[in-house]
Order: sequence, then structure tokens, then C-alpha cells
Amino acid sequence: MKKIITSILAHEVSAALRPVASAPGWGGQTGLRVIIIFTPGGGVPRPDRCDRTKGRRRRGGPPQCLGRVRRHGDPPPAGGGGAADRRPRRGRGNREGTGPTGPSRRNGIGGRPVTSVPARGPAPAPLRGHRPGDFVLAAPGRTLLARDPVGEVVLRPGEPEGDLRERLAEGTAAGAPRPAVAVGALPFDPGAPARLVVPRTVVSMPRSADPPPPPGPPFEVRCRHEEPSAREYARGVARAVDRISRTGLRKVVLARALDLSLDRPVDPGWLLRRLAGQNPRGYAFAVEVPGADRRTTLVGASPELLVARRGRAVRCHPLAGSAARDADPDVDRRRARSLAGSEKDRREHAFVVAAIADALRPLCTALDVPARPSLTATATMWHLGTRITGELADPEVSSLALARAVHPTPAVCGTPTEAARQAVAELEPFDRGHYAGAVGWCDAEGDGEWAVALRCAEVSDREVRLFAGAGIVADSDPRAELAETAAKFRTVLAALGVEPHPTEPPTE
Ligand SMILES: C=C(O[C@@H]1C=C(C(=O)O)C=C[C@H]1O)C(=O)O
Repeated sequence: MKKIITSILAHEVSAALRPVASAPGWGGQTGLRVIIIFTPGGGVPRPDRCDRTKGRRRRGGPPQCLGRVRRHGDPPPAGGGGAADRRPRRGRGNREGTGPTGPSRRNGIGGRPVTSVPARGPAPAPLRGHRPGDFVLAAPGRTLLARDPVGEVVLRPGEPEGDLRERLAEGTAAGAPRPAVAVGALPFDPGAPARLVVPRTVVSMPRSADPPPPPGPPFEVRCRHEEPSAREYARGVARAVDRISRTGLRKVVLARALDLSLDRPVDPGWLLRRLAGQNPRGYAFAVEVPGADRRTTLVGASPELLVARRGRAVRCHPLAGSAARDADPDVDRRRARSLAGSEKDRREHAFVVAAIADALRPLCTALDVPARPSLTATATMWHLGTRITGELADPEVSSLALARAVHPTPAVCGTPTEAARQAVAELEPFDRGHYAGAVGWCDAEGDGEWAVALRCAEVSDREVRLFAGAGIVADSDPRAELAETAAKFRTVLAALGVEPHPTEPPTE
């Protein structure tokens, strides 16, 4: 039955898309080879301990559970994906585009619609319809859901878009909608291979303004483990500051991971909807990433656009320079004002803007780079942001090639890039995986949108690994940078309904 519905949907989706023809130069390659469909790992239950740091993802010693077992029974929201949350709503059209009037064909913020959905009949609502293995990217204007991979795009260092065109052409032949689209996540390490998938079912709709689903019963945190610990992180910041004073390194972004072992599995679709509802103006995403031995989904709510391309129009919205928000509006306003006037944060921000402008300039006939950043707010953070726009010289340069040309920006790595990558490798005790990489899509016309993979967590069953980093410059204060990472953890913690842990004060 499921198969029949999927193929009807795929058929209707392709029919709806037929008018959106591929641009010349895309697809139609010869000598093609279909690469095997992406198959995520199975769902082996995890033991009740923080074992996320085991094996290949950890660079340091053996995993330890350092956190105490906590229970959160008190008012703050918590919970996770109870059956009631997952039940589809009936009888009132879906608020993500299919209503009595059918889907909107307006272009989204990230470019033209990749596809459309049938005016009648069932279509998965991109946010509420998330199923294990689905790719979802909710951009500020549109939400895209992709499932049923029919091919895989393999990206290796030095190949701006790998075998993208061939695989998309094959995808179309295998029933993917036109223009076919590749979706997925790029790892932080640009030297690591990346894999995207070409899905047969693609749904793109205006983003719903749904409130977050109810929290459900509170999670019990059985184990909490920080990697590195707060103290070690602060020490790493001090070492980075020292390195900046002695070498050509100007900025490095140092991150921490927070492992939670919960009393029951987290439904990534539920977490995605919580994050999207709590952060309606940013990106929310769920994407399968390779896990050690079980299905792992990277779920997050990023405020940062790495790059979007629609036709020749290119947009970036880099962020750097941060302050935690406060529940008291006066304090909150003061923090925003102080961030906007902070010399240190402006310098930290300027590195990012300069690097992106340098990467884009050779590819663009026009580039608009505002001289001053402006403030951007999420539910938990204030940031300095700069909206860069450009006009591509060559429309053959795809959104994927652009993403790979600008990544890793100094917002997530540092500057100069090589020295910063080296410092990250030496000072961070864990593998970032796809955190601080990018999540997005690129279609056969080259259009697409890539968000920086931030404010996110790897979810596998009842184990959740959160990530947060901060940009370190010459005058960084270890305590302030530690506090910044703690504040950034709050995006996912709030969505889970798990209370933040009071950050240990560093000793030095
Ligand atoms: C590295 C992160 O965020 C990045 C670093 C920022 C900063 O240093 O001020 C701000 C936004 C992001 O570009 C993160 O959220 O983990």
C-alpha cells in the first residue's frame, strides 16, 4: 500500500514538475553508472550510558559518564515524541501548502520550487510527515522533504560537485522529479568524502507556522557527559589565544559536544518540529548521517545561510559575534546593543565576511557586501550578520559548487583556513562529523540552498550528542567563550525540554 501511494505521489510530482525544464548544460551525460541507494544503519538499542563518544567519533581516551543522573519533573517543557504528537491531524487540510486550493508554486527563499505536490490527494507535510530516513530542510520561506533515494552523489576533495550531474541525470531516468535534486549534509572536514542522495519523492511547500508540538512527558537524563569538560574547553581557548598571539593564526572556532543518554528514544521528527516551531525564522533540518552502528539523524535549527543560488543570484548570510539572549527585555536589549558595538565581535565577524567575499568575487560579476553587520536574533542568541548578494558570472556553477567554495568559513573554522583547521584538529578532542558542515540541496539546474549545520544534535535512539562552538580571537576570554557554547546548547536543550546544566567555572 505504502509503495502504491509513493509511486502515485512520485508520478504526480513528476507531472507537476514537467513545466520546470532543465537548463541547457545540465544532465544528459554519457557513460553513466548508477550508484547504490543510500541505506542507513539499523536501529540497535543502546545501553543506558553516554556511549556516543565510543569508537571513531572520539579522538581522546575512553568514554566516561561524568554527569550525574538527573530527573526533570518540574515545570519546564520536556518530553519526546509520544504517540499523540505523531498522530497526523485530520480533517482540516494541511497547513504546509496542501489545502483546498492546492499547493503554492511561489518560489521559496532558497530558489525556485524543486518540485510541487498534487493539488488533490495526500502528500506528506514536510515537517509533520517526517519519517525515519527522510531529509527535511525547513528554510525561512519553504520546507523541503525528500525520501526514497534512487542514487547517491559522491563528493571528493578537489571536485567542486563530484559526479552530481551524472547522478541527477540517472535519478531522473530512475523516476526522480525534474529537475532532479541532490540532498544531504556535507561534513565539516572538507578533506572527508561527502555523500548526497538523489531522492525520488520530493515535496517543497511554503513553510508552515505551526507552533512546536507539545513536549510530552519529561525525559529523564540518565547520563550527561561533556567533551571536552568545561574546564578543558576553557584551557583550549587559552591555548588558542596563545597560538593567535604567537603565530599567523587570527581566529579559530573551538567547539564542545554534550552527550545525553535519555530514558527513552527521541523521535527525530518530533525534535525537528519542536526546533522548527521554536525557531520559525531560521533553518530547521533533519538528515541521516553515518552512525557508528545504528541509525543517526542530525537534527538542528541553524540561523546561518552558507549560500543559496537561484539562477545567477547568489546569497549568503554569515554570522559571527554572539551574545546570549535574556528573558528580561531590558537586559536582552542591552546585550544586543553591546554586541553591536563590540570591537572584538566586529573583528571576529569581519574575518568571515572577508573570506566569503574573497571566495565569491572570482565567481561573480557583481558582489554586494554591506560595510557593517546587523543584528540577527534566534530564540536563544543574538548574532552579528551580513547579507551578501552577488550575480554569478557562470550559471554552470551550482549551489553545491558554491557551498564547497566557501566552506569552511571562518564562522565555523577560523582564519587563515589551513592554520585554523590544524588548530581545530589539535585542540578539539572529538570528530565534528557533519556538525559545522552544511545541510542543503542542489537541483539539476544548479539552484539550491545550504544552511550551516549548527545548533544541532546527532540523535540515535536514546543517545543525543549536541554540539556548540565559539570563535576565538586575540582578546577572547575563556569564560565568556565557554558561556557562549553553553548558551548555544540551549537551542536543542529547549526543544528537548532538558534543562541546561550549570556550566562549571574554569579554574584559570
Ligand atoms: C560555531 C557555532 O556558531 C558560529 C559561531 C558564531 C560565533 O562565534 O559568534 C556565531 C554563529 C555561528 O557562525 C555554533 O553555533 O556552534
